[in-house]
Amino acid sequence: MSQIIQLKNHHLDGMSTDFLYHLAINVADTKDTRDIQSQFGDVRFILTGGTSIRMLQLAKYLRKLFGVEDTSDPVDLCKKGHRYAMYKVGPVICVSHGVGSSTFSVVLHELLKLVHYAKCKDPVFLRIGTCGGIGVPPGTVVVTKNAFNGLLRNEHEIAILGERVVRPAQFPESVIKDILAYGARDDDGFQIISANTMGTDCFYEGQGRTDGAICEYSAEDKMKFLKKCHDLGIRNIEMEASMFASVTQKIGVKAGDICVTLLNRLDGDQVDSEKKEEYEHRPFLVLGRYIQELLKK
Ligand SMILES: O=P(O)(O)O[C@H]1O[C@H](CO)[C@@H](O)[C@H]1O
Ligand SMILES: O=c1cc[nH]c(=O)[nH]1
Repeated sequence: MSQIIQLKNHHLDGMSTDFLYHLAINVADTKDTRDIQSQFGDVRFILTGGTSIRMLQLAKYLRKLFGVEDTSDPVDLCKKGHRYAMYKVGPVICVSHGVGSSTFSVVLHELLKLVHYAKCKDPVFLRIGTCGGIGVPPGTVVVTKNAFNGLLRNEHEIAILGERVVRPAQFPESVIKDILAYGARDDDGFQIISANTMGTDCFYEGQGRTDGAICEYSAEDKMKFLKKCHDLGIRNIEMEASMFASVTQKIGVKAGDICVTLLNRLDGDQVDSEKKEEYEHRPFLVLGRYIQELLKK
């Protein structure tokens, strides 16, 4: 049976209107959301990623894949909010989330409320990102199993009302299995693996880089840290996985994190942007196939 997501906030029951501020979407009547349903009720996949240009390219890619004959540029539905970009292609929305958990969590709360008000059936939230690899060749696509935070714990930690709140951070196995089964192809010319991911709050010191503005550890300390990550089954480092896994797990909505490695961190810290565009396109192929397969069901 199809499920509409249930939010975990009883205070919302007492609100007659709800302005999704950063998305610039107004829910004028929370008890009668027919207008929101007519705009977003068909959404099955919420695709997110750091940059607005990647999300625009993804929307254009999906248009082609779905055979949509529209040559105009996709419209940014959140333009008025001046924060995030959102493009809709049939049952898919592509939404940018910025760098790191703090900007992503803001838009994630609002997207969860949006699909709730729109009564979307069985929505799947996916992040299509870039990352640093650990011991895998650049250009590898990693589908996250367990999400670790920067303290090397498989959990997400957040300060709420001045207290430290810790929540689990795992992605559903069924989503990982389907992404690998439908999305991977032997002849793509790149590797796709499922592994643990570390989501840090800092790109530089948090990821053990020695090329930030501050660094108080040695190159040996850094390598020791990366090897420790590797021993925990962590094969990639990005900045959202633990928050994303924990929020979606708490709500009980399906989610997955699919990232392409831009470099192997065992070989260095600097990101060489030469192949970035080619690499960024790889998760599009994987996701496109996964979505097409699920839409057949
Ligand atoms: O490419 P995106 O999706 O932004 O993801 C990665 O890139 C950013 C850092 O450069 C972080 O947000 C990290 O998670
Ligand atoms: O090393 C990297 C590359 C991309 N994004 C990250 O967070 N880290």
